[in-house]
Amino acid sequence: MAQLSVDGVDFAYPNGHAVFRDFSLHVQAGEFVALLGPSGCGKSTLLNLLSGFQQPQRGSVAINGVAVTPEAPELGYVFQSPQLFPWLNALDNVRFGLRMAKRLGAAEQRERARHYLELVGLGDAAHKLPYQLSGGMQQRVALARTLVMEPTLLLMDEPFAALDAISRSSMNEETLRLWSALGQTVVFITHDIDEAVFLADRVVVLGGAPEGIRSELAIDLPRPRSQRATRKLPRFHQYSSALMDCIADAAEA
Ligand SMILES: Nc1ncnc2c1ncn2[C@@H]1O[C@H](COP(=O)(O)OP(=O)(O)OP(=O)(O)O)[C@@H](O)[C@H]1O
Repeated sequence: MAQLSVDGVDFAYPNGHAVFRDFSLHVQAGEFVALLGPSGCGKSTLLNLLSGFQQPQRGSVAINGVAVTPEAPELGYVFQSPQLFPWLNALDNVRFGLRMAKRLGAAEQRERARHYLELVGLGDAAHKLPYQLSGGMQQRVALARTLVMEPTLLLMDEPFAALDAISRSSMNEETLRLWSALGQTVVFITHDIDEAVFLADRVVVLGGAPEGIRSELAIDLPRPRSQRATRKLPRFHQYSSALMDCIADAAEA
């Protein structure tokens, strides 16, 4: 299990543009946190800090008390674009990271890759090439490729933003199903307020840089959640509209 601590971080780009000043964020082990905020508030910069790709000028970022580096075995990334290798079938795409890390023997790598492909519902597509898969299926392969490395902290940067509404909605349910089965800590960036409310235990709203956290909202909706049942709850709409107001204020400020 991974606990994430960001303490007193200052970060500015080399041109002097300050994105964070004295920024702190703590994510409990197993917690699902969604990050929302107006364009340019620093969501991607924060993800780069959380993954150790960028270093703060002051303060610290740590997983379970250890300073983060991009190679930290706890970390797994899922991006908007699946970025699969077009010449590898689904199974070999999922297996790729295990091969590169020289983890396990070939037969065990295949077995584990198959297990995660099945977990994302693509057991029957193991031998298909990426071009034979829909956008949603490609994103499932990308998810399996990340999960196969068994990360305990998942950083997800608008992973379903490019999908159509129906695929996106089913990927959201899929994400929660996998999260409750595997128990990772998740930081999920999105522009979609309803998606944030549906998924998260807590939604963190960032204000315009370098304001940092403008507001936080604990999402007290029952789990397991389903699109059909959860979105009908009056509290779901109360959370969404509170967040909508908060983001509109942040964008105006
Ligand atoms: N390499 C860079 N040098 C200088 N400024 C940068 C650099 N990268 C990003 N910025 C600026 O830092 C701020 C935060 O950028 P970031 O991409 O983290 O925002 P974001 O919230 O992810 O935006 P969006 O929602 O549009 O993707 C923005 O004002 C951006 O213009």
